Amino acid sequence: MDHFTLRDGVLHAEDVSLVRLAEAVGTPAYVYSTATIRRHARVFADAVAGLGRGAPLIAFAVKANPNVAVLSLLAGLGYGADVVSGGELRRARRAGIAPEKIVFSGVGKTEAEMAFALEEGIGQFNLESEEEAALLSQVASRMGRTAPVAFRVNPDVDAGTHAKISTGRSENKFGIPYDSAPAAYARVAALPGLAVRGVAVHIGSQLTDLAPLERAFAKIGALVAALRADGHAIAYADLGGGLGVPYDPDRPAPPSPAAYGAMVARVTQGWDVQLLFEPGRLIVGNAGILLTRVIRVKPGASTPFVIVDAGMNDLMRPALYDAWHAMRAVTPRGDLFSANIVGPVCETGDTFATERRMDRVEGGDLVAFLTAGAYGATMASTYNSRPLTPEILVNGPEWATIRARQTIEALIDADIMPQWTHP
Ligand SMILES: Cc1ncc(COP(=O)(O)O)c(C=O)c1O
Ligand SMILES: N[C@@H](CCCC[NH3+])C(=O)O
Repeated sequence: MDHFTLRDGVLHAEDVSLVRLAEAVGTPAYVYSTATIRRHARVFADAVAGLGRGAPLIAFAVKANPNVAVLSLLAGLGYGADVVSGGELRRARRAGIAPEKIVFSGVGKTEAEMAFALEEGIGQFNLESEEEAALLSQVASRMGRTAPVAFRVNPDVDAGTHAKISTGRSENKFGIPYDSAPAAYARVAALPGLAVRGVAVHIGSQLTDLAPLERAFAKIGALVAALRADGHAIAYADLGGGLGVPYDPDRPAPPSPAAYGAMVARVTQGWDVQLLFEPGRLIVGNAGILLTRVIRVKPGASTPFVIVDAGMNDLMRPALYDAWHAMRAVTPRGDLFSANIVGPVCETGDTFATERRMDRVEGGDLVAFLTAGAYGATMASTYNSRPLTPEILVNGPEWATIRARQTIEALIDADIMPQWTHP
């Protein structure tokens, strides 16, 4: 969080005072640091530079932060995109990401999404079932196109992360079973309109240990060799994303990108493929905060409630995964207290932290939830008729609104009173 620092007693995003920003744009608001995004993108690129055949393709996992301004920033640094819907593909293209740098993942690609991605000429479809391969073959043949494909293989490795974001166990919906991969490749290679070019794997998110990744990659290495022996031209291996970021300063930090790069170098030695990576959280997680204001502090049975103007609809991670987000007062008063930090939404799950030792705050104070740049704004909803939160990008002394505050009028106007059609 080195671009979010206390200066003269006020938390700043780069050179911009968060007090001034809150006055200008109101709260709650997501605030991102350009410098942090750039730095993380470079650190990851440096960590994997030189690995594999040719330069690796780093396809940012758009789901982590799909704001077009953020994607444009990454496009300028040479990043591609990992998309999981036609909507994300449109965002990546709008941000100027070249189609050949786009990978399409996800278990539920529809026929329309496949046709759109083929029209755009994306670099790779990561197929997650033979059923999907059959449909893509039909769509591509009909359009007179050839779809470059890889199978996402499920290595049945426990990523050791939260069950709701683990993707590489056999019971998870993702990928094709490892043991049946050679037979699946053989069948798919015979289908028209598909060009088999690689393998893909992604075992989960917020991984704090490299060992499961290394086990998964080793299995993929063995599969690459087996597929080549079967005559497939495997030229690409997509190693997914998943490297965790530090949320809680009191917990051991996840492995560094450099340690991850060294592990990948070791395990992929001799594969002779171009490598693809799909980092999301690592690039943007610590580049964003959620700026919110304390509405009031309410006494509790034993612990006071700090009620802030951001709710679970703005930042879902604590309610969904019991995720831990550090919280800081924007203008710390210098002492601490213990509190439950909650939002205004009418659910007990609208709780950001319980029994949290935190900066003492009072009604009207500004606070920031840290590490909110990934899976924050993008997972927001309008539950309780709370308009979507604006997003602000800071760049040195400057800032820009990159998503305007939604008005309640716009939210209501999106509803349509029925105009019944008669049979
Ligand atoms: C296919 C795929 N690639 C990449 C990612 C990005 O993961 P992370 O943000 O943990 O790097 C995800 C999310 O878990 C994913 O499902
Ligand atoms: N949304 C999750 C991560 C899921 C990653 C997508 N496969 C989170 O906030 O941690």
